[in-house]
Amino acid sequence: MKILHALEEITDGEPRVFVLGFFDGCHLGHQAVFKEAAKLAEEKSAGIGVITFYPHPMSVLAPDIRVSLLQSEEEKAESFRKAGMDLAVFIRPTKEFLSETAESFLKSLADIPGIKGIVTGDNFSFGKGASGNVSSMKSYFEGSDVAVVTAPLVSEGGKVLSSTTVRTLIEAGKVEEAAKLLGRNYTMSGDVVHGFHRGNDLLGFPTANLRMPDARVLPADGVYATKTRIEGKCYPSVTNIGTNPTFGNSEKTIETFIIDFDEEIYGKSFTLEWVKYIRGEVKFDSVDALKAQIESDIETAKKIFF
Ligand SMILES: Cc1cc2nc3c(=O)[nH]c(=O)nc-3n(C[C@H](O)[C@H](O)[C@H](O)COP(=O)(O)O)c2cc1C
Ligand SMILES: Nc1ncnc2c1ncn2[C@@H]1O[C@H](COP(=O)(O)OP(=O)(O)OP(=O)(O)O)[C@@H](O)[C@H]1O
Repeated sequence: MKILHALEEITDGEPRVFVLGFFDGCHLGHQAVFKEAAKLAEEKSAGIGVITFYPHPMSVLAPDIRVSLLQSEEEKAESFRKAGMDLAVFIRPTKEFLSETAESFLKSLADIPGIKGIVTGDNFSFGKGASGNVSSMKSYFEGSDVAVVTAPLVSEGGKVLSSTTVRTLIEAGKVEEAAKLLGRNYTMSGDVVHGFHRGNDLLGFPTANLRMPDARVLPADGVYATKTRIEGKCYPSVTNIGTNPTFGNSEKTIETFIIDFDEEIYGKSFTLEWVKYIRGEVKFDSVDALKAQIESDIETAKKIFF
């Protein structure tokens, strides 16, 4: 899949239909848009491309607001690749770009060499003040050979599924419910970094500390059954996210005990899948009490996996 950063960089003239949106998380609603695009692409004998942004436009419009996301740019690109796309345009939003009128954005789309269609969800809006919508887009392209198709909105429990809903569930520790809406477990990737070395030396449970990812949605503090993917293999594991109140750390960490695993992995990169919340983080009176609880957490995780 080719990656570009501005609409003007699309010059190959390949016939393509484009999906439009931010697509944070590539949840089931977004996947419905991808499926609709695959159908239209087949009818038009065209490829599929995506026009999206990175970073989130809100971080440009209101730099003081911290925007936490469900996927890094690389993870999102991987989801697009899996959906069969051959081009992803990650526009780098600027204040000027975001203040463009809806009409001017439509003109930029019409000017893309080879464009055969546009697919969005029914609730897609665009342009300054989000003044453009699906019906203004349909009117603009009427009579041209660019088809505008919308995917019906996917709902869950009577509510339209959105990235915002998934973020809220994860922040509340409800990673299982989030997984149902994402169609996969919530994941995070990064390197194994050094912690305080208490895990192995003091507790007898070595933990792989994940480098704290930048601008990502974090599950609520607590202990979770997780899966750890490292060098092509997947292991059951148990993860603590929080400040280790027993030791009074000042910074939040994400540390994982991988079950039945004994390898040196400092500096290696791994992917964590958040499967199920087990319990909240507790301040224990003694190291022995914490050790006993970690043993019990491992047994709970084993019951979930085996
Ligand atoms: C499964 C699991 C559960 C944990 N639960 C708690 C907890 O409830 N309270 C706490 O203070 N620390 C908890 N910890 C974190 C330990 O305090 C931590 O592993 C230890 O301080 C080692 O940290 P280090 O990797 O920085 O050396 C837990 C760790 C694991 C692996
Ligand atoms: N539930 C859904 N069903 C079908 N299409 C959707 C759904 N949610 C979003 N889309 C479409 O997917 C594209 C990306 O939308 P967007 O990134 O705004 O998603 P969102 O989940 O609504 O995010 P947020 O919660 O941040 O507003 C748009 O074309 C949008 O219309």
